[in-house]
Amino acid sequence: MRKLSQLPSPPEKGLLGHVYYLKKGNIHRQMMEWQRRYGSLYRLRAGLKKALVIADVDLIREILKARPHDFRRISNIEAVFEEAGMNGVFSSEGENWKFRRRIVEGALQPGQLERFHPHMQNITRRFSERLTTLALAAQGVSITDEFRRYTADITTMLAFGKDMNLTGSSENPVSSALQSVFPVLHRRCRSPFPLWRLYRSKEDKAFDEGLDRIKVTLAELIEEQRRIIISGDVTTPENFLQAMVLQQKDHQMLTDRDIVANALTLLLAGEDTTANTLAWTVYLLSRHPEAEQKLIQEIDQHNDGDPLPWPLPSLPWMNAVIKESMRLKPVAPQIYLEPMNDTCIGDVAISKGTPLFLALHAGALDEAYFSDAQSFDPSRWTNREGASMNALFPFGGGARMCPGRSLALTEIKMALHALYSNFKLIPLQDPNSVRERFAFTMAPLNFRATIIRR
Ligand code: HEM
Repeated sequence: MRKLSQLPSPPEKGLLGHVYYLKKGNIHRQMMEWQRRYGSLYRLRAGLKKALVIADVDLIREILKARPHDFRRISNIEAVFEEAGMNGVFSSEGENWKFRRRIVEGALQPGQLERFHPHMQNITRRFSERLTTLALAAQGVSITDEFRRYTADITTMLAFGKDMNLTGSSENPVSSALQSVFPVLHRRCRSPFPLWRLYRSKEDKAFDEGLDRIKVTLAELIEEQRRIIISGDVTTPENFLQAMVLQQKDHQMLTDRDIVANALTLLLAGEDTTANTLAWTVYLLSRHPEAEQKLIQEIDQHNDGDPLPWPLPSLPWMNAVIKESMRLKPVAPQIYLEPMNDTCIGDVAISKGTPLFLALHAGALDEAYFSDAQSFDPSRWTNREGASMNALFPFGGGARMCPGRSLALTEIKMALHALYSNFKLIPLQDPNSVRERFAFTMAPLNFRATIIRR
C-alpha cells in the first residue's frame, strides 16, 4: 500500500503548489498531459491540501457507485453554494440531498417530460424562427449564445413554469447574469483560500449583482406559483417551482431560500451543459462534412416542417454523432469528491476529506477503449463491435448521476433537427483557433459562424 505522499507529482509552481494550473481554463487538458506522464494516479497540492487525481476508468466507476455512502462532493462546494444561497441538489449532502434529489427526479422523470414536450416544441419552433432571422441577416453569431438562449428557455420553463422567451428577444438578462455567476462559483470551489470574503474583485461584484438580479426574478415567480396554487386545485404540479411550493405545505423545513437554491441549481446544471454540448456537436459536424451530410439525410426522413414529435423517432446517426461529440468534447470533464472516511483507492491509502479529482474524460482518448481515439468517427457507435459508453462518464455515475440526462438528450436532438432541417453553419474562423475553456463547464471559446439556408 502506498501513501499519497509517495505518488508522483508534476512540478509545482509557486508557494501554492498546483493552484496556478488549477485556476486555468485548460486544466482538464493539462491533466490529460500529466496522466500520460505520471500515470492514472498522481498527486497535486493546493495550498496546504494534498489532492489525488484519479484517471483510471475502473476506479472512477467504483467511486461513483460508492456514493452517497462512501464519497461526497468536496466540502468546499457545499460551503461556497450555501454562502451564495444556492445550496440545492448538486451541492448538498446527506438527508438534505436525498430530499432534494427526490423532488428533482420527480420533475425530470419520463412521464413529466412527455407532458412537457408541447412546451419544448413551442420553444423549438421559436428557435427555428430565430435561425431564419439570423440566416436573413447573414451576420456572424456566437453559436454557443444561440444555443444558450434555447436551453435557458427550456430549463426556465421546466423549472419555473415561465416562458422567458430569450430565444425571441435580443436581450438575455437571466442568461447573461448567470454568465457572471458560473465562473466565479467554479473558481471559489477550487480556491484554497476564501479570498473573496476579505476582498471583492470586479468579478465578485458582478457575481453579487448577477445573483441578486436572478433572485429577485425568482422571488416574483415563486409568488406567482403560490397564487396559482392558492386560487386553484393544483394536485399534479406542472413545473418544478409548483412541486416545491406544494412540498412546503408538508415540509416546514423547506424555506423559500431552499426553493430558490433548488430552482437555481436546475438552471446552473441544465443550461450551459446542454448548450455547450450542442455547440461542440455542430462545431465537430462543421469540420466533418460527410458526417454532417449523413445527418441531414437522416433528418430529411423526419422533416414535416414541425419540431420532432413525442416519442422522438429513432435517429441512429444523430445518436452516434451526439455520443461521439460527448466523447471528444465532454462539457463536464472532471468532478471533485472526497471520501467520508479513511479509505484505499487502488493501492493508495487516503485519509477522510482528501480532495479527489476524478478525470471523467480519462478513457475518452485511450486507445485501449477507442481505436483511432483522436478522430471524430460517429460510425464507431453504430458498428456492432463498436464503441461502448462503459469507459465514458459524460453524465457522471451512481446515485448522483445527472438526473437531467433524458431532458438534455431530448433538447439536443430537437435543436439539431431544427437546425439541420433547413440550415447549415459556415464557421468564421480557423477551426484550430476555437479553444476549450473549462469554467464549471467546458465551452468552445471564439466559435462564431454564419447561418445559411442549405
Ligand atoms: C448534456 C448536458 C448535461 C451534461 C453533460 C450533464 C452532466 C452532469 C454531470 C457530469 C453531473 C455530475 C454527476 C455526478 O456527480 O456523478 C451532473 C449533475 C447534475 N445535473 Fe446534469 N448534465 C447535463 C444536463 C442537465 C440538465 C438538462 C439538467 C436539468 C435541467 C441537469 C441537472 C443536473 C443536476 C440537478 C445534477 C446534480 C445531481 C446530484 O448531485 O444528485 N443536468 N450533470
